[in-house]
Amino acid sequence: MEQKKNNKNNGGRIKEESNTPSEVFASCSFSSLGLHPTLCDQLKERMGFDAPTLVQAQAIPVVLSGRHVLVNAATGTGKTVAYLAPIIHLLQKFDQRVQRSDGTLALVLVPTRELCMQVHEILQKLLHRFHWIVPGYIMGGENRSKEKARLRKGVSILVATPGRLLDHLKNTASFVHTNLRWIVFDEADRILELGYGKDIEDILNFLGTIKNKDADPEVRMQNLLLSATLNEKVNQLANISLENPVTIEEPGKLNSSEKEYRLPSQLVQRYIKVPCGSRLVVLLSILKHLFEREASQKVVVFFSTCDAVDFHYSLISGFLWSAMPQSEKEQRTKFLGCKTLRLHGSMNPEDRKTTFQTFKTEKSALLLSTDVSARGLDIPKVRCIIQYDSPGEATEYVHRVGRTARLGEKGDSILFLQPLEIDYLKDLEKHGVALSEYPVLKLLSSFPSYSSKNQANKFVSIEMHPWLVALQRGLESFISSEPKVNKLAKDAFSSWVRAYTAHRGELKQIFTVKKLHLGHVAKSFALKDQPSIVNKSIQKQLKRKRDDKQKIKSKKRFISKSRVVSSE
Ligand SMILES: Nc1ncnc2c1ncn2[C@@H]1O[C@H](COP(=O)(O)OP(=O)(O)OP(=O)(O)O)[C@@H](O)[C@H]1O
Repeated sequence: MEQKKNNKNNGGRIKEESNTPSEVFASCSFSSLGLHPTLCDQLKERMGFDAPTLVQAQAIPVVLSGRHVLVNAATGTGKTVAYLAPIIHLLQKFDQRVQRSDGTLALVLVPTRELCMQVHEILQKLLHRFHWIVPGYIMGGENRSKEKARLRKGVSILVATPGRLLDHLKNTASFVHTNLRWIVFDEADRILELGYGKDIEDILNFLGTIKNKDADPEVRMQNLLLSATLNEKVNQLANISLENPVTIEEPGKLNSSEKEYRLPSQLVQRYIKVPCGSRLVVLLSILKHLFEREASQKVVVFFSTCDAVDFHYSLISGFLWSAMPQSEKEQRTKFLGCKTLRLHGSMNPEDRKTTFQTFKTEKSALLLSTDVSARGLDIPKVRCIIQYDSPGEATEYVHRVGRTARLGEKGDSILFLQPLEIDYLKDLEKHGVALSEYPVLKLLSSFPSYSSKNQANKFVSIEMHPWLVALQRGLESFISSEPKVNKLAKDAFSSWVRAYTAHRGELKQIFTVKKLHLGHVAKSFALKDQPSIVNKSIQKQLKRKRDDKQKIKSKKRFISKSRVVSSE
């Protein structure tokens, strides 16, 4: 019922609970698309892919034809294989077998380290029986000299993050790229959003002309650009890097208002309206509910800053709780029993790698992350995405929720909004993304010791719910007794407020630091008192808020005084 309701809200279209295979997979085979039989065997035997996805069925023949391609399709629709498989096919077909001394023939540019490793892993599997085509990767944070050695030996298909690639283009003389034939921009919009625009320009300049219409078709460059979202910057990149491209979009799923934003149709999207001071306790309650309802599942929670990830990670790892508050003898246990992991850009590269691999292989786990996980990461069986801190741009929303409901599987997403941020829903609606409300009070009544009829009838708001009040008290006393976590809470508070001021454009009208009650923000970090704010610009904004209030007060005083005077 809930599902149907949500679907109705979803842009006015009624959708099925999950995609049927025919909405995800094409009715043809990989071999009918023209791929080499050995590659088709690899896809089936090593990867378990029986049939191509709709996007693969459209893209593979076009890539095989040598045309430049722009793919705009929803998250989790199999875009990676859509470009890797045909490139491998074309490489194995070279008259003269590819050799290491040929250097790099295909280059795949990706925005993050995690995506780099993920694409490389798929590449390794696909190349298993084409041992003469060598896969490799280079990315920020890795050992440069080891990378240099690998490039010197020769890497046929190279997966790279832009900054590190540019570094090697400038400094590694033995890096052969004169035979380059393919450049793939995977998650192109994210590459640009992360500020790699200039690097990309430099890379394209280093690698020579891209639009070489007159070149011999046998040696012509073929570039591919893939993204689940399109925007002005991506279009610009497409203009400079693609020549007369074929555009591939998922067929027949979305109306024109959703043209830019493509979401899996079976995804259940909800928002939860929570007053600022109750955010933390509601988050923990939802997590507890999710993992108790279904012990084996994976959930990702997105935060706006690294500090927030660290704080919530320490809190969840250390917080003990007794289910029966009345009984003092009751043994306290971990509030959340699930395995908890964290991932953000300030962690060292090795830890990031381990976390990513662990979360991939675990059957049940909770990942606390910044947007470093939002793009392109393919983690099997993620059931729910919680956006605890708002994503900002609608594009980011789309990518975050895209970590679930992949390839026709079920998935839920929950977006946290404070009452004063509720207009954000209108911003999402402009892009054809519509959410229904999460029944928070129903959820709270599922905590038995706090939902006796008498108690439940007494409270009127979320803030006063006995379960949440008790939980908040427990968290605050935990924080005040743990100096390390207390420090993390204070740091997280400050960086959260800083991040809140960083919203851009129209979103600044919705996420306004001036409207925040900082005491309530502190409460959402389980702090009893509000830490002082160091950042000058925030202080200025808050001072302005105080001044405005002061002005209003004195105006009122003046008016009431003059009324008294006039009535006298
Ligand atoms: N033909 C297929 N049959 C079965 N599974 C497939 C097929 N193609 C891809 N997959 C699987 O589907 C999942 C999503 O693929 P992939 O990561 O390439 O999607 P994507 O469109 O690039 O997503 P994103 O936009 O989030 O990067 C992966 O787990 C992949 O192994």
